[in-house]
Amino acid sequence: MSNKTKNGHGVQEEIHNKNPAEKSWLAYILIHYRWVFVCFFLLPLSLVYDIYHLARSWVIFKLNSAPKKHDERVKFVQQQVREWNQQGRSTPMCTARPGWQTISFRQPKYKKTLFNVKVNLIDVLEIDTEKKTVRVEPLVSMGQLSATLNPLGWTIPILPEMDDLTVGGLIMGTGIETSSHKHGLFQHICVSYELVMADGSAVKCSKEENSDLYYAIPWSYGTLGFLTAVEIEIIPALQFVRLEYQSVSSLDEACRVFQEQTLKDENNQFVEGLMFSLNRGVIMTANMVNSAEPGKLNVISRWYKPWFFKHVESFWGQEPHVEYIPTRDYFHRHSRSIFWEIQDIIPFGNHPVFRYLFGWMVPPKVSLLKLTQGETVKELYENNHFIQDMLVPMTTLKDALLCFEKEVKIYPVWLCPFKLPMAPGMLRSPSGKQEMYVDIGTYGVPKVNNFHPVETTRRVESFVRSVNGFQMLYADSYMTEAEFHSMFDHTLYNQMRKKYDCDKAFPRVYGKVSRAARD
Ligand SMILES: Cc1cc2nc3c(=O)[nH]c(=O)nc-3n(C[C@H](O)[C@H](O)[C@H](O)COP(=O)(O)OP(=O)(O)OC[C@H]3O[C@@H](n4cnc5c(N)ncnc54)[C@H](O)[C@@H]3O)c2cc1C
Ligand SMILES: NC(=O)C1=CN([C@@H]2O[C@H](COP(=O)(O)OP(=O)(O)OC[C@H]3O[C@@H](n4cnc5c(N)ncnc54)[C@H](OP(=O)(O)O)[C@@H]3O)[C@@H](O)[C@H]2O)C=CC1
Ligand SMILES: CC(C)=CCC[C@@H](C)[C@H]1CC[C@H]2C3=C(CC[C@]12C)[C@@]1(C)CC[C@H](O)C[C@@H]1CC3
Repeated sequence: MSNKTKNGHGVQEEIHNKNPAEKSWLAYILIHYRWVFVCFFLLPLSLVYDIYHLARSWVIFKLNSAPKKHDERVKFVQQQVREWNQQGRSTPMCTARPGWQTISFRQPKYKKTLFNVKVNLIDVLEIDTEKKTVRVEPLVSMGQLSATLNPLGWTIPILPEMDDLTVGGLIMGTGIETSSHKHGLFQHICVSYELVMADGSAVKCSKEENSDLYYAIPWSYGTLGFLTAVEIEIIPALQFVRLEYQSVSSLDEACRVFQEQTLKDENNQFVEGLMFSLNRGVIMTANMVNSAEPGKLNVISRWYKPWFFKHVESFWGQEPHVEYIPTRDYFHRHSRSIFWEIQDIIPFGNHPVFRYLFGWMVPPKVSLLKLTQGETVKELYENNHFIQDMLVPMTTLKDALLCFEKEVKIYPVWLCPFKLPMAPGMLRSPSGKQEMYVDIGTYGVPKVNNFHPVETTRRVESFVRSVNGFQMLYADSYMTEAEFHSMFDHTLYNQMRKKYDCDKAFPRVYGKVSRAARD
C-alpha cells in the first residue's frame, strides 16, 4: 500500500495500531511485503494461467470446434434449470462462476446459498465479416477477444480495458471505454442476446425480436435469465492509434478542453482524461490510422516501458505532443499497471531495474490477487481504499470533480466520456433525450482526514443521485433499496420479471449488488 495517507501517517502504521489481530508476524509480512508473494508466486502463476487460456482458445478457434459444442452446452444449462423447476423452485438461481474470479473487490455471498447453475460457455463462436458481427459465449474475456479479432483486422467498437472482463459481466453489469462517447456503453454495441429463461426455454432477443427483453437485460445482473450467446458489432481495426496529449493547468481548463474534445470534435475516435490533481491534468484524443510518422512510434506494451499513467503525467506542462501506439497496445494501455493500483502492490514496479528484469511478467491477475489477499489485506483495503466509478452528466463534471476532491482527494482520476442514448431500461436520461455523460473513476488511498468507507461513499452516492448520475455496481454500493430505485429506473425490469416469471427464480438486482450481499 502507499505509505502516506490523509494525516501523514502510513496506512500500515495506522492499521497496525488499530487492529490487534494484525500484530501477528504473518499480518505484518502480508501488509509490508505483499510484493514478495506477488512477485515470486502470483506473477509466474498469472503468466502460466494466461498462456494456458490463450493457447486453449487459439486452438479451439482454429479447429472451429466451439460452434458444434455450443448447442450441447446450452442444453446442459437448460437441463439444470429444468431440474431446478422439478425440484420445486425452492432457492433462487445464480451462475456457478466463483466469486473470486469476478472483477470486483468483493465476493458475492449469495453464491454459497443460491442454486448454482454452471454456464461454462467460454469460446468465440463465429466472425461474420459480411454482417460485421462476432458471436461469442458469455465467458469470453476482453483479452481473448482482442487476441482473436485484432490479427484478423477487426475489433469491437468498445473494448473495455481490463483483460479479464467477460462479455456476460459487461452486459449484465456495464462496460465503458474511451470510444464510448461515439458508441455508448457495452450494451449499445450488442446486436442480440440468447438466454435460457426461468422455465428452461431458450429465447433470443434483439431490437426487432422480443425487444422489451433486449432493453431490460443490461444492468439486470443475471436476474432475468442466463446469457448463453451474444452477437456484437465489429469494426475494422487499423494498425496504430495516433494519440495526442494536451496538458491542462486548471480545473476550468480541464473541463472545457475535455468537453470540447468530446462534444465538438466528431473526429476523435477516443477521448480520455487523467487528472493528477484538481488543477493538473492531461486530456488525450486519439484516432486509428494505418501508418505512423517516422520516429513517433511508441510500443508501450514492451516490458521495459514505464507505466502508462506515469508516461501520460510526463506530458503535463508540455506543449501538445503526438505519438503513435500499436492499436492493441492502446486498448490494453492501463493493463500492466491495473490503472494505478499496482503502485500499492509492487511499489517499485515502475523502477527501470524492475521493469527490465521482471516487467514481462506483469500484471498479476486481479482474480488471483483477490483469491490470495486474505482477511488482513482485505480489511486494509476496506478501511483505507476507495474504488468507485460514478457516471454523471457531462455538464456536472466540474461539481463532480470538486466533490471527489472534498471527499477523497485521490489522484489520478480517470475521465471517460460516454453517450447515453435514449432507450428504455435501467439507465434513463433525465431529459428524455440522448445525453453526454462522463465516467469518473477513482481508485486508491484517500488523502483526506475524514475518510470513512461507508459515510464517505454514501455522501458521494448522494451527490451522484442529485445530479441524475449512476454508480457502477461492481464497486461497493451503500445505497438503501429506495435510493437504489431512485437512481435506476426499474419500470421495464419489473415488467420483465413478471412476464418471465422470475420472482422465485432469481434474486432482484439490489439483492445481488448492495454491500449487504457481498463479502
Ligand atoms: C505477460 C503477458 C500479458 C498478456 N497480456 C495480454 C493482454 O493484455 N491482452 C491480450 O489480449 N493478450 C495478452 N496476452 C496474450 C498474448 O498477447 C497472446 O498470447 C496473443 O495471442 C499473442 O499474440 P501474437 O502471437 O499475435 O503476438 P504478440 O507478439 O504476443 O503480441 C501482439 C501485440 O500485442 C502486444 N501485447 C502483448 N501483450 C500485451 C499486453 N499485456 N498489453 C498490451 N499489448 C500487449 C504486443 O506488444 C504486440 O504488439 C498476454 C501475454 C503475456 C505473456
Ligand atoms: N471498463 C469497464 O467497463 C469495467 C467494468 N467493470 C465491471 O466489472 C463487471 C464485470 O466483471 P466480470 O468479472 O466480467 O463479471 P461478473 O462475474 O462480476 O458478473 C457480473 C454480473 O453478471 C452476471 N452474469 C455474468 N454472466 C452471466 C450469464 N452468462 N448469465 C447470467 N448472468 C450473468 C453475474 O451473475 P452471477 O452473480 O449470477 O454470477 C453478475 O451478477 C461489470 O459489473 C462491469 O461493470 C469493472 C472494471 C472495468
Ligand atoms: C475502468 C473502470 C470502469 C473500472 C476499473 C476498476 C478497477 C481499477 C478495479 C476493479 C476491481 C478492482 C480490484 C483491485 C484493484 C482495482 C480494481 C482492479 C484489487 C486488485 C486491489 C488489490 C486487492 O487485494 C484485490 C483487488 C481486487 C479488485
